[in-house]
Amino acid sequence: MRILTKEEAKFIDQWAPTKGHLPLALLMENAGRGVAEAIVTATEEENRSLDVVIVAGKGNNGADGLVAARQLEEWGHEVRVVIPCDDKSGSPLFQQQLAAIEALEIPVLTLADGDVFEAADVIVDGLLGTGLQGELQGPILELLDRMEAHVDTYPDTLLVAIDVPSGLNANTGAVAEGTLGMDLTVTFGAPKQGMCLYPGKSYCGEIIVKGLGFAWETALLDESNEHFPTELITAELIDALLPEREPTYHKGSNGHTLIIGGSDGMIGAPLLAAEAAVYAGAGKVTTVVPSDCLRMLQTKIMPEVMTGSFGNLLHLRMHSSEKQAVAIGPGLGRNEETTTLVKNFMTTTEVPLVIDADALWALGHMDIVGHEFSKRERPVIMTPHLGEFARLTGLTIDSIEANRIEVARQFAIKYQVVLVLKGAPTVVASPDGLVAVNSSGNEGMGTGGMGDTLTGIIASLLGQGLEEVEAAMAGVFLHGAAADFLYETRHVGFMPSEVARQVPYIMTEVVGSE
Ligand SMILES: NC(=O)C1=CN([C@@H]2O[C@H](COP(=O)(O)OP(=O)(O)OC[C@H]3O[C@@H](n4cnc5c(N)ncnc54)[C@H](OP(=O)(O)O)[C@@H]3O)[C@@H](O)[C@H]2O)[C@@H](O)CC1
Ligand SMILES: [K+]
Repeated sequence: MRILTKEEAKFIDQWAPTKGHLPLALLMENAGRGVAEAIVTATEEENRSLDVVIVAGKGNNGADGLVAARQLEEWGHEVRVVIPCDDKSGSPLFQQQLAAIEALEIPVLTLADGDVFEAADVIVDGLLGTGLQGELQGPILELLDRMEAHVDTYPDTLLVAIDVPSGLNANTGAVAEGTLGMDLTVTFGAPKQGMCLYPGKSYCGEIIVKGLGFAWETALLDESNEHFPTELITAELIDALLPEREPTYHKGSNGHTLIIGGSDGMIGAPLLAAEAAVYAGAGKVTTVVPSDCLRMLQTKIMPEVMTGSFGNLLHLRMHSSEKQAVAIGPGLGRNEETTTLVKNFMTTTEVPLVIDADALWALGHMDIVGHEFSKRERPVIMTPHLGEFARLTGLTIDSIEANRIEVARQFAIKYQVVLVLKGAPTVVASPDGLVAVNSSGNEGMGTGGMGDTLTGIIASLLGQGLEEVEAAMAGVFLHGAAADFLYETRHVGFMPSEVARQVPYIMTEVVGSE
C-alpha cells in the first residue's frame, strides 16, 4: 500500500485543479464526507443522534472539518463548530466553508464561549493537517489542552482526527508538545508517512483511509513529480511476492542457501540463521564456520542443515559456488584475520548476497567499499541495525532515527544496494529509490539472535528465487508477523528460534501462500 509525504499530498492537491480538471473543493467534499461516514460507522451500534463538536483550524484541514459538520447535520446529528479565535480569516476554502456553516445556522463557538465540549459524544480534531509548521502554540494549543481535559473526565468521548492528529509531523512521525492520542484518524487517499513511524504511529488510533474521488496515483505519475515512492509492507503485498510452488518441485528447485558465520562463543548466531532458512522453505541449507568451531556446531544444529568449515578465501569461494543465496556475518567475530578474509570475499563475489552483523563491521565505512557493490549485476542486501548503520555512514543514531526513510533511500541509491534498516519500524530501501516500511513486529523482538533469524529468512527467500528487494520485504514482514503471533499470548520472553518456527504458519495462514 502506497503511503504519502506531505509534499506528495500537496502535489496531488495542486495537480487536481490544474491538470486534472478537478476543483479542490470537490476533493474536500469527498474528504469531509469520508470523515462524517467514518464517525457514523464507528458509532453505528449506538444508533442515535450524536452530539458532535468539530474543532476547525483556519487551513484546509479545518475546512474538511466544516464539510463534515455540514454533512453530519444533514444526517440528523447535533453539530457545533469550534474555531480557535473570533478572527474568521483563513484559507479561501476555509472561508467559503465557514460561510456555508453560518448560512446553515450551525453554531460557531470560540474558546471564549466556556465549556464548548459539554455533552459531546464525538470531538473531531480538524485543527492542523499536513500544513503543520514547528511547535503548537497559542489558541490551538489551548484548544487541544481543553480537549484533553474533557476526555480525561469523559473517557467515552470519541476523538477523531482529520487526516493526521494535529501536531503530528506527516513526514517524520515526530509529535509536537500538546499532540493528543486519537481513537480514530480518518486520512485521505493513503496513510501519511508519519503515521507509520514512531512516535506518531501510537497517536493515530485506528486509521481509516477515505478516497478523494479520483485515482490520485495518476497524479503522481505526472512527469513533473520528482518524489520517490514509499510503501507500507502488508500481508497482501507479501502474498503477491512469495514464490508459487509447483507440485513437481523438489529440494533442488527451492534453492540452496549458504550461511557463513560463527566464532568461538558465537556459534548460536549462524545456527539460528540456518534453522530460520529451513523454516522459511529453503530446499537445502548449509552452514560453514571457522574450522575450530565446526565440532560445536555439529553437536547443536538441526539435522536438516548441512555443515562445513572455512579457513581461507578459496574455501569461501568453493562453498558459495552453486548456491542460490549466501548470507554472511552472523557471529563471525571481529578478529583482524576474519575481517580481512570476509571483506575480500564480499567485494569480489557475484553470488546473491546478504550481509549482516560482523560482516557489516568488516566493511568499515561504506565510502571505502561502496563502489565495489555498485558495480555488481545484482545488488547485495545489507541488514544493519541503527548502530551498525551509524558506523557504516558516519551519521549519528539520532539523525538516522529522525529521518530514517530518507536516510535509507539515499544510501540505497548512492551505493546501489538493498538496505534493510532494522528498527521500529524496519524499512527496506532499494537502489531505484523505493522505500517500503514494515507494518509487522513488536517490542518483544528486542532480544539477541532476532537479527540472525531475519537474515536466515531473507537468504532463504532469496535462494527460492525472489529478487533482492522482494526477499527483503517478504523477510521482514514474515519475521515481524511471526513475532506478532507470539505476542498475542506473551509480550516478552519469546525466542528468535520460536519466531522462526512460526514462519511456515504465517506463510500458510496469514499470507495465504503455500
Ligand atoms: N492533499 C490533498 O489532496 C487534500 C488535502 N486536504 C486537507 O488539506 C489539509 C492541508 O491543508 P493546508 O495545506 O491548508 O494546511 P493545514 O494542515 O490546514 O494547516 C495550515 C494552517 O495551520 C496553521 N499552522 C501551521 N502550523 C501551525 C502551528 N504550529 N501552530 C498553529 N497553527 C499552525 C497555519 O497558519 P498560518 O501559518 O497560515 O498562520 C494554517 O492556518 C490536509 O491535511 C487535508 O486535511 C483535503 O481537503 C482533501 C485534499
Ligand atoms: K487534524
